[in-house]
Amino acid sequence: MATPHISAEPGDFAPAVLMPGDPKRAARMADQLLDDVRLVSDVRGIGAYTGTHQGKPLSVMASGMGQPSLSIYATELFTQFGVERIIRVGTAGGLAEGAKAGDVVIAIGAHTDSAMNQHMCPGINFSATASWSLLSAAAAFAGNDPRVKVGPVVSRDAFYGNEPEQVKLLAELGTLGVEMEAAALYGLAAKHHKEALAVLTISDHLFDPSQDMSPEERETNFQKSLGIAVAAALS
Ligand SMILES: O=P(O)(O)O[C@H]1O[C@H](CO)[C@@H](O)[C@H]1O
Ligand SMILES: O=c1cc[nH]c(=O)[nH]1
Repeated sequence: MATPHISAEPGDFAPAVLMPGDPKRAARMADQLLDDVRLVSDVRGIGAYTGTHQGKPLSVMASGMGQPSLSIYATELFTQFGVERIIRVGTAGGLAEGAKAGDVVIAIGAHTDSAMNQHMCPGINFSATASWSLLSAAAAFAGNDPRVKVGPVVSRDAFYGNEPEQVKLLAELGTLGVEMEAAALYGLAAKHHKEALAVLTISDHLFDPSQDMSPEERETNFQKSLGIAVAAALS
C-alpha cells in the first residue's frame, strides 16, 4: 500500500536500497546498474527504481537533502516496504588534511548538530554508527585503495554557515568529511533493527577551495563509491 511519500506496493522494493541525495544521481545509478528495471515510485520527483544487479534484487531511491528528508523515506522503506538495508551513496566536503576531490569516505559513524537522534534514548548522547556487516563488506571490497578511508563524518543540518573553528576542531578530532544525512540514517537503522552505511565521495574540501567539483561532477563522479556501496549492499 502506498505511503504519503512512496507510491509503491509491498514487494516493489528489494531488501537493499542504494540511496543518494540527488534524484538525478539515482536515475543514473539505476540506468547503469539495474537489469529489468522498473520505476516503482515517483512522488515529488523522487524516482525509486527496482531491478536486478548480477541476478540479485536491488533498488535505488534518492533521499533528497538533509536529515528530515532522508528520515521520511528511510522510515517508510524500513517500516512499510520490507527494506532491510540502506546504503547512502552521497557526496561530502573533505576535512582530512590531504583529502582530494574524488576520494571516498566510508562512514564508521556520524557526529551531528541535528536534533534527529536526540530523543533516541533520554539522558544518553546516542552514537550514530554504521552496521558492522555492511561496513566490513565495504572495507574488504575497498582493500588497500589509498583513496578510500574509513572513519567518522559529521552530518550537519545546514549546508552553509560552517563555523571555521568548529570545522577545524572536528578535523582535529579525526572527522573525515561533512555531509547532511548519515547520522539520521544510522539512527533509524538502529531504531528499526535494520542495517545502514554511508559511502561518500569527497566533492570539495573545506580548507582547500581548489578541490571544488562542479555541479555536474557532483552528479556524475561516483564510480568508486558506487562499486563499494554495491558490494556492501549485496554482501
Ligand atoms: O550528494 P548528496 O548525497 O546529496 O549529499 C550531500 O550533498 C548535499 C548538499 O549539497 C547534501 O545532501 C549532502 O549530504
Ligand atoms: O554537505 C556537504 C556536502 C558536500 N560538501 C559540503 O561541503 N557539505
